This record gives sequence, C-alpha cells and structure tokens, in this order.
Amino acid sequence: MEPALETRGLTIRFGGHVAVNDVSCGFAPGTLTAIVGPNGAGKTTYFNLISGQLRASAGQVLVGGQDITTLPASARTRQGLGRAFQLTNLFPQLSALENVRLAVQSRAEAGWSLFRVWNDRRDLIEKAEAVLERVRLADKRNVAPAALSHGDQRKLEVALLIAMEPKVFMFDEPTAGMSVDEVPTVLELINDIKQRGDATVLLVEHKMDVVRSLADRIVVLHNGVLVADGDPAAVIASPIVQEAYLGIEATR
Ligand SMILES: Nc1ncnc2c1ncn2[C@@H]1O[C@H](COP(=O)(O)OP(=O)(O)OP(=O)(O)O)[C@@H](O)[C@H]1O
Repeated sequence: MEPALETRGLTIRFGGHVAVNDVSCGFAPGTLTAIVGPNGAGKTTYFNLISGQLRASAGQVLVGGQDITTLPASARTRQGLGRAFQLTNLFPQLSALENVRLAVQSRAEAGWSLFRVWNDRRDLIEKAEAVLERVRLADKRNVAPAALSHGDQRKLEVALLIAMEPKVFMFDEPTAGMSVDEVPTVLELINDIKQRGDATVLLVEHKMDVVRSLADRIVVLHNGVLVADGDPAAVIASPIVQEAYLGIEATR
C-alpha cells in the first residue's frame, strides 16, 4: 500500500549541526506511529520539516505520493497534513464552538465545494457541534478558549484538527503539562481517530506507557538519525531505547 506520508533522505543542517540526518520513512494509512528519542534527538525538527515550519536542506516529503517539499505550511495543510494547533492560533474572543466552526468552514472551502450543502451556516454549526460532542466538549461550547481548563484546551486542539479532516494527524507531546486525570481522555481521543477510517497518526511522545498503549509501530531518532523502527515491544526492548530512556547500559 502506498504510504500516506513518506520522507526520503530528509535532512536539515543548522550551521554545522545536522539535526535531522537522512531520514527515510513511510507511514501507512490506518496506522499510529510513535516517534521517540532522547531530548534533542530531532523529533520536533522532523515534525517541522514535514509540516513545513522548516525547509529541508536535502531530501523530500511526499503526501499520497505527491512531492510537497517546496510547499509552504498552509499548502501542506490543504494536501491533508494536519498538525495539532497551539491555542495561540485560535481566536481568543470567540467561543469554542465558533473556533471549531471556522475550522470546519476552512475545510469546506479547501474542498472545492462552494455549493456543498454544509456551506450553509446552520450546517457548519451542526458539524462543529458534532465535533465538540466527539471530543466531549459539548457542554463548553460557549466558553472562550482561555477560560477552559488546560485539559479542555488540549481537547479543543484535537477538535480543530478533526474538523480539518486531515489524512495525516500529527501530535507533538499531546499530554505534556496535563494532570494525571486529564491524560486518559486525550489518549482516548487519539485512539478514536486511529480506530475510525484510514487516518495516519504520528505521535511524538516521551511517556513510554502512552506509546505502548497507542502505537502500532515505533520509530526511534537519535542524534537526528533513524536508529530503530518496528513493532513496539521489540523496539522498547532494544538496547538503544533501554539506554536512552531507562539509563540501562546497552549490552552488545
Ligand atoms: N532553529 C534551530 N536552530 C538551531 N538549532 C536547532 C533549531 N531547532 C532545533 N535545533 C537543534 O536541533 C536538535 C534537535 O532538536 P529537536 O527540538 O528537534 O529535538 P527533540 O527530539 O524534539 O527534543 P525534545 O524531546 O527535547 O523536544 C537540537 O540539538 C536543537 O538544539
């Protein structure tokens, strides 16, 4: 099956430092891949290269077989790459519902569907309400983002991503800074995205228990290089992960 997303020889140099070094990797539809590695391994930089926040020094990014390497971030979004929004990108004065409605609307407009039935405002709102229901924020529909709890803000970020209907969902440490009781809901939402349809999910995550519970596959970056890739149990047991995460000296 053709990968939904693929990087070929993806590389970026900052001065003399190679932060992502010749990373070739394909991500199949309907799978969730966790990208792990120690601090400074290049995980966020790899995400930035895929989503277009950074331009590669060498290599390619392909979505559905199409080369998007030279496209700006906004055009990549239209190609189906969805990265979780930071709340700073939202309209703080608007309600949660209105923010999701705008995301639904931008998706509708991107789909060449000028006359599609839910271009009508009522339909856009119904669709936005359904998304809020799905992320369990329906009761907060009239609340502004800044007034939401931290956990609810992360749910709203997921709602915006769902509203954009991307082919590829990218989450960079989605549970960072959350209280222990807020974590399961966000993990359930990500799992729900994975279960429905053929979405491709990429997840940068430090917490190994989260990775173990969600991932079909783990890719390990170390000093910008892809050093392990495969089944979660096997990768977690590998010396490189044991050493990087558990401080156990690798036995060779
Ligand atoms: N814009 C930049 N200019 C210079 N160096 C950078 C830049 N962005 C990242 N780096 C460097 O690239 C390396 C990889 O950083 P990156 O943030 O991608 O790592 P990471 O694996 O996401 O780490 P963490 O788990 O701590 O978030 C680091 O050495 C970092 O200092």
